[in-house]
Amino acid sequence: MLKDFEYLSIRYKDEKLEILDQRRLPDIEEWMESKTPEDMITYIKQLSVRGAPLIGVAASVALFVYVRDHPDADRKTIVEVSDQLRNARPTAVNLMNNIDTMIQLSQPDQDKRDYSAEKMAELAYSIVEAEVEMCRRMSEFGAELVQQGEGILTHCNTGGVATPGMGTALGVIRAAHRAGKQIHVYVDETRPLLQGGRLTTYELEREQIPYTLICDNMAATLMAAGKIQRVLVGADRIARNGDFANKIGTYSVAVLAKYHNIPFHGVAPWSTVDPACPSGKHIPIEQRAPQEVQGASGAFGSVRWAPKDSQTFNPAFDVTPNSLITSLILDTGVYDCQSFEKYVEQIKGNLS
Ligand SMILES: CSC[C@H]1O[C@H](OP(=O)(O)O)[C@H](O)[C@@H]1O
Repeated sequence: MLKDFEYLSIRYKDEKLEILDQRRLPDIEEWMESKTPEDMITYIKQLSVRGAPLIGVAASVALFVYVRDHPDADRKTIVEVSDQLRNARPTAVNLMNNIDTMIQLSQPDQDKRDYSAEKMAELAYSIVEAEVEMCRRMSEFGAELVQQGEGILTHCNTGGVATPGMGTALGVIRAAHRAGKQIHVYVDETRPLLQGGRLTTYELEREQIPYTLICDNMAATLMAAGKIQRVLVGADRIARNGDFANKIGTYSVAVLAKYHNIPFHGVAPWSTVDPACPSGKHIPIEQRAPQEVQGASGAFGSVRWAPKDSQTFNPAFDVTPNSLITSLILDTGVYDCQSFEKYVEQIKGNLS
């Protein structure tokens, strides 16, 4: 039914769906099977599976696995299961877009009760392949903008760990490196969950791409010293006016880049664009658990520096307004943010 596939952080082989537990990286590479929708929902909520494109792909394949294993499930039950997967995290719109595709395009004929597992397998595989191809295209578009010898700052993790492909912002960095542009990457750690310090360094080490790891509060001084010539970040949801939500801390990097006249780009597949969302003000921002801010685990072991009942603020994302964005680099091209709205209609038309 579903063809086998294997990428850096997700694989489907011998009818088993497995994910690489991103909480354990870079020290431990541990694969975990997802047997049920509940398994996948747990993995997404705890960020074993993370990264907007990967979340959408993983949930889509998990929905196929459910339909495959429940041939007698009726339409109502399958839609309920798809809703549970769809609601696993609220900000990354790839999740909703992909689940909606699976449900809408596998609608059985009116006289049939159930969804075809074969059709679901076909759709899930096409979603995976599309994300891989979108990563390749946006990476190439972005790499053309990168100049020889640039210092590039990136935030969070947007690579092969966060997508079933070469990545979004980190895909651009990969493509520029492979094209021989001798770039140097500045990786900020990305508090509180350290996706940059743990995952982006893990990926750059694997490909021997030169980088410097920095704390989040060091970006400004590097910009002032002229070390950063470009900023490349991912996105979790792009509104039709070009504002986008991305990992918390992105907005502050965008403000710093504007102040220092440094090009700042959001890099994402079309599956991250939400044409129904008018502006960044309308993007739901996930609030996460206090303990993620109250302590950390890693090089210094697991340590808590604030009491369990201490007041915390822990939004997983923030919104960068289009006024701070030099351009959006998508798999369909590079777009000036000030007039992104008019491109949305054009792209929708071309893709339909
Ligand atoms: C290509 S991943 C896009 C996006 O997802 C990440 O969020 P999280 O680690 O919470 O899943 C981050 O915002 C990346 O930029």
